[in-house]
Amino acid sequence: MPILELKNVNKSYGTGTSKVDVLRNINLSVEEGEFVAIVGFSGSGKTTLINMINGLQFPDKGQVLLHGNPVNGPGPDRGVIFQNYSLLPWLSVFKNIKLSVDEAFPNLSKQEKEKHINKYIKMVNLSHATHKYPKELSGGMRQRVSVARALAMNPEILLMDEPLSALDALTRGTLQEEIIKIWSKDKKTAILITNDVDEGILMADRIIPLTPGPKATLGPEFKIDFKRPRDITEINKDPHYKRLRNDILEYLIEVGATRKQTSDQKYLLPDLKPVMPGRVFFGRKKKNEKVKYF
Ligand SMILES: Nc1ncnc2c1ncn2[C@@H]1O[C@H](COP(=O)(O)OP(=O)(O)OP(=O)(O)O)[C@@H](O)[C@H]1O
Repeated sequence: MPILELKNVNKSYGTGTSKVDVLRNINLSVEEGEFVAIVGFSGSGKTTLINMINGLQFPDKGQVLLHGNPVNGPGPDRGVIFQNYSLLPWLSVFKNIKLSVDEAFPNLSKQEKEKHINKYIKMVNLSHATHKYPKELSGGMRQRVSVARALAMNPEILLMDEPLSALDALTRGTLQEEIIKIWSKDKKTAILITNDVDEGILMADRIIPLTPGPKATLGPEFKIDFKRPRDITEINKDPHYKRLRNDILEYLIEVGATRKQTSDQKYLLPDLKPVMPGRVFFGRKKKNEKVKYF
């Protein structure tokens, strides 16, 4: 049985004339230990999707099932790494992580908890910053705390909502490697929401595109079968990578262009070209904003 299933999930916001159908007919089945990346355009409903898996929001129609049972709220079986760190500013690194550990392991002794928390702080190379406050940390360090906090709960499923998108390319690369290392060691099930095709190719077993909204839905999956551990430099040289990357980009460009023609809404999609080597950012271009290439 899959660990996670979404069956014909629909989700809208608002009512009457202001109703927006965000997600339509979402079907997804994830096996235990799989790493799935969902790649989509800005505003297409990626966070809404992850919130429904986490149990913070509920579908209007359809079902989200964990081990075959409907999700009816958040739980320590699902650890989330958000885009914006979401650390409590008045608590130290240690205490931010402790809050989640207290919830996940209420029966551990004080010493056991301390050992457990310090293990995860060490895992993300932050031992020197254990007693620092979020304002004393760089963006990359804060996101590391977020990663440690989610992992310290030892969740069955790791949910990542664009966890690295606010980071510079170097920190992003390092954290990608760290997440992968930890994932392959613990063999957790992982779902990564990203707007970066290359990030998906580096990290996931499957990439599933989310079409632009409204009524966004999941497109055909792309299997990523490069052997692990993956080396980005090696992968970059592989002709299979170039083909795969182009296929995914072409699909996204095509659905983006089709949606632009058929939607009443103005979709300012970036001009995407399958350029190599390099990284392409999928987002909605704001006025005067340059599309980011990594
Ligand atoms: N609580 C809400 N009420 C009304 N509309 C909402 C609400 N939350 C999200 N939306 C709208 O639903 C759509 C999808 O939002 P969501 O945040 O899920 O997209 P996203 O793909 O995660 O966006 P981004 O890439 O910008 O993070 C957007 O048009 C957004 O404005």
